Amino acid sequence: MRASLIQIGVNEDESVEARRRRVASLVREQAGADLVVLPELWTTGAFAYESFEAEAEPLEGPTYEAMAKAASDAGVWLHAGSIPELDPAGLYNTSLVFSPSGELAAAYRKIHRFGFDKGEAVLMSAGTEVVTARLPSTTLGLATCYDLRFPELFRRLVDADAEMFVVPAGWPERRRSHWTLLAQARAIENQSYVVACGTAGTHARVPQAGHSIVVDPWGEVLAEAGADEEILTVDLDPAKVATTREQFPALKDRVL
Ligand SMILES: O=C(O)CCC(=O)C(=O)O
Repeated sequence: MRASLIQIGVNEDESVEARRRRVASLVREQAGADLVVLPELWTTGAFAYESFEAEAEPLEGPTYEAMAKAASDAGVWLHAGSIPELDPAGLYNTSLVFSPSGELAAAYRKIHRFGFDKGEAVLMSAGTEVVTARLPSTTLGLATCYDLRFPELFRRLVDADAEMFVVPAGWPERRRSHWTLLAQARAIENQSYVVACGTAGTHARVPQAGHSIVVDPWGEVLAEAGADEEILTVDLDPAKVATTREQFPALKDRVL
């Protein structure tokens, strides 16, 4: 299984519409991959709080349309990162997964909102559903950025048969060591792949970590990007989850 992580930068000089077109074309260029992954809130930038409401869109809005088409043009499973989703119930940080025919396979509303008493934590509503997406060769478990700090979500995803966590993010450079360490921890403790795609550059004056990372179920880092825009391509063997869980059956020793 070949995965391509598109680590783009959110440059405020580029309009949302132009970025959408650029990202769609990058997705199309990944034809031949099995899974393509984008970062969190790449239309606005995860820290561009003042843009969330202005750029919010209904679930089936312009980003959905463009990404559904890009997935089917490329013939890939596409985790399209997340959008600021405007719903009558509130504003959500919602990840979208499309099948190679451009059908929506899953939508996940970020459960843990970042910012403590400001930013996303006050502007957005919290999701409540644990979401997986079944692919022919594996089951994806969906989590977004700050969720990476909450191991109980990943256990719930494993209980729902997830074998590969896909984590779009806009993680800041300041806490980059947490990003790589937590990605490895989530992989090791759940004997699962972690495919985590971050953002490059700086937006809203917050330098981004980049360093998108793919970790195997043994905790080995298979590939890691640098800080700049980059497409990180890696070959994964989904069967490695079952062999790791059989050969070192720690998950079977769970008590709680
Ligand atoms: O947990 C962190 O350090 C970063 C989280 C974050 O930036 C986010 O969830 O948008």
